[in-house]
Amino acid sequence: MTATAATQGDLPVVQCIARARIPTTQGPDIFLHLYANNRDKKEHLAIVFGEDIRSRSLFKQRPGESQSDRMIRGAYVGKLRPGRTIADTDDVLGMSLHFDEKTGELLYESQTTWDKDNDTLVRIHSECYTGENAWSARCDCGEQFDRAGRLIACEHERETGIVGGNGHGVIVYLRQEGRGIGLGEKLKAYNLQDLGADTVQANLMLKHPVDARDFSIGKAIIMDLGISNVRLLTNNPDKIQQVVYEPYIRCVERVPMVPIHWTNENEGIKSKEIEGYLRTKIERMGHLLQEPIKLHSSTE
Ligand SMILES: Nc1nc2c(ncn2[C@@H]2O[C@H](COP(=O)(O)OP(=O)(O)OP(=O)(O)O)[C@@H](O)[C@H]2O)c(=O)[nH]1
Ligand SMILES: [Zn+2]
Repeated sequence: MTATAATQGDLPVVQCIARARIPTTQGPDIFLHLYANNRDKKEHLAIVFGEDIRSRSLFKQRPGESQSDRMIRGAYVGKLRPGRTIADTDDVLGMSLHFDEKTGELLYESQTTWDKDNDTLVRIHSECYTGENAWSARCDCGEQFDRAGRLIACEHERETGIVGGNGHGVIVYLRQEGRGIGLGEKLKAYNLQDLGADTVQANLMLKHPVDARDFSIGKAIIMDLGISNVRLLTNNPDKIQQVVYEPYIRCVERVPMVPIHWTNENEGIKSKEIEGYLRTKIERMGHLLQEPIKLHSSTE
């Protein structure tokens, strides 16, 4: 696995294996990047808004490869269209990429590549099968995932005035289900919560740490994408701490993710479980969410 510019000291080595354009139901195209790394066997992802945010490990020239190989793995500039034969030049859009002759690394040019010093809206999101695919009202992960996409795509969010990414940004999607304990153990944690434990106690009762996640792969992915000034979408102070990696990654702004139901009574997730979950994250995990936290609804 080739080292990337991101491998500084203790960071894992990440390699973008493939990138593909995904036309979305929400409007913008996104570019889905699949990563391998030298720490775990998981397929971590980056959901990239903006064709010009370029993975250095994907675009780096590889010995003996053809232009067609590059297009097939997604290392192309501009748009793919039938009959195109050269990955590094899109002659319809008049765009070309250039590379360091010795190392084959992509050379930064403002016409074709996102500037690493641009403040970039980023969410480091941990996989939550239940919240993202099973309509769960136990957590706000699914809502946060959707909202992060909307915020990155828009200029600013009307309801809150939050400045969006205006079509540029990244959701780093880490396969760290259950705050790193996996889906099976998280389901057991849910049963313990139905028996009265909170989300912190349940992990501890299952002999897991409160939070078993490690964001270093996320850091390496952010650096591989040539981003250094991050506007981080999170309420989690620990995540901010783990993402900052001076001088390579700076958190220039923490962008809050206030539950939608707190700002709009008729929208978002409303349940006794999520109130307990959010309260525990605030009171026991230090999450930066202000009031209002509603007390447990009267019906216990
Ligand atoms: N063990 C455990 N994990 C949970 C529970 N509810 C949600 N999760 C996991 O918690 C993680 C939530 O991750 P994120 O939403 O990315 O991050 P966060 O730490 O909540 O902080 P934010 O960035 O503010 O959202 C996911 O891995 C979920 O699967 C729970 O009750 N127990
Ligand atoms: Zn969740």
